[in-house]
Amino acid sequence: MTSLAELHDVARQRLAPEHYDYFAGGAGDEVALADNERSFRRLALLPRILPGSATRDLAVRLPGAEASMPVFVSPTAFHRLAHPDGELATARAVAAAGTVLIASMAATVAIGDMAAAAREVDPGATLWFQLYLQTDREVTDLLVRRAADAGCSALVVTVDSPVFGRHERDRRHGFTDLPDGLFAENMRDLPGGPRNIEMSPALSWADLDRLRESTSLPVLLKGVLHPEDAHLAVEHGMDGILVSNHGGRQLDAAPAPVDVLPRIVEVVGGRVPVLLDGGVRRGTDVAIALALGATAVGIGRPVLWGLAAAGESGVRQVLELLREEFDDALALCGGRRLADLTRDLVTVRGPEGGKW
Ligand SMILES: Cc1cc2nc3c(=O)[nH]c(=O)nc-3n(C[C@H](O)[C@H](O)[C@H](O)COP(=O)(O)O)c2cc1C
Ligand SMILES: CCCCCCC(=O)C(=O)O
Repeated sequence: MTSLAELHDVARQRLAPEHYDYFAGGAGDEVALADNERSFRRLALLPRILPGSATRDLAVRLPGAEASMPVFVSPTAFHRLAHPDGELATARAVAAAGTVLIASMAATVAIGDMAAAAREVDPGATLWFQLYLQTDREVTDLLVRRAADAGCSALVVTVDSPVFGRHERDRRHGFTDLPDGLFAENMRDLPGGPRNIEMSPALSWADLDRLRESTSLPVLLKGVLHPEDAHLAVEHGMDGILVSNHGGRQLDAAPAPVDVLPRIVEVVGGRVPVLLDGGVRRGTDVAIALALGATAVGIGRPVLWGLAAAGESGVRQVLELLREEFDDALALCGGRRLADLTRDLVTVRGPEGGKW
């Protein structure tokens, strides 16, 4: 495979149509979904020349993690729909790549088993746990304890889902539940049971404050798009912000994360790391996001395509392709280290070559 797009094609052929559409789809007319990739294509990199170094350093420090490159795996649900090994394969592949896996609360493998699989590959493997805060605080506390017991080094609270997005592809297929035998394993034995992950508009900053006080783990907020919310996140003691529109699966009128990134970076002012996901498909996308101030970027669907195409080896290919492409992009921009990717390198495509 020479690109993530090729792995996507293979996955499309392998997956049952209703499962492919669950992974690929977005909300409503899928405007946000399409814009996530298109927005990267609207931007260009203005390269510098003669870097004076034969090698490059891609490593990055993140909350509770040292990653080998500024690309991590964003949380996606139900990996056993893509491959029988599910999240076990993903965890092994991400550990081999030396980067961070954000395990979904809606995983089809329990967090403890994912962590064990990752640590067989690399005893120092880093997992973060993604959490939808539950209105039953006991359930949230139990989930946090399970994540901590599994050795997760940060919590990522998803805040863009007060209600579940309107996924019209799923409605057309009548895809409303997991097939028999598959469960959201992190919810097993919890009140409400494995099929019951709650999304609630009743949650507020006070619930986040309570979580903040209840754990010593770093807490990051996922799904921030408004600069004022980024400001509030820092004020409420968050350890990082993940700029995301949930891969275009929640508010279809939401902007592409890369379009709002510069303003959020400005408001945060370096106090905590700003991460981004949505539409990252090439090493040049990684370089653009970093030049606009992101500390690292996440990928969602490409990992599912790698998993469906070739299990653990497919996910490894996805991560290694992005590593190679990003390393090339950094070299071609005249950079030696991540800090060489500065905002002046990003222009808007077109004859005017406008600066951001
Ligand atoms: C099939 C699928 C399932 C997802 N499940 C979750 C989830 O359980 N929790 C979460 O916070 N985000 C979830 N997301 C959103 C991703 O974490 C991420 O924001 C998005 O996929 C990034 O966009 P990309 O797919 O273009 O890389 C999911 C996305 C997809 C495509
Ligand atoms: C009720 C199950 C919720 C699973 C959440 C998965 C998700 O976030 C998605 O975008 O799909």
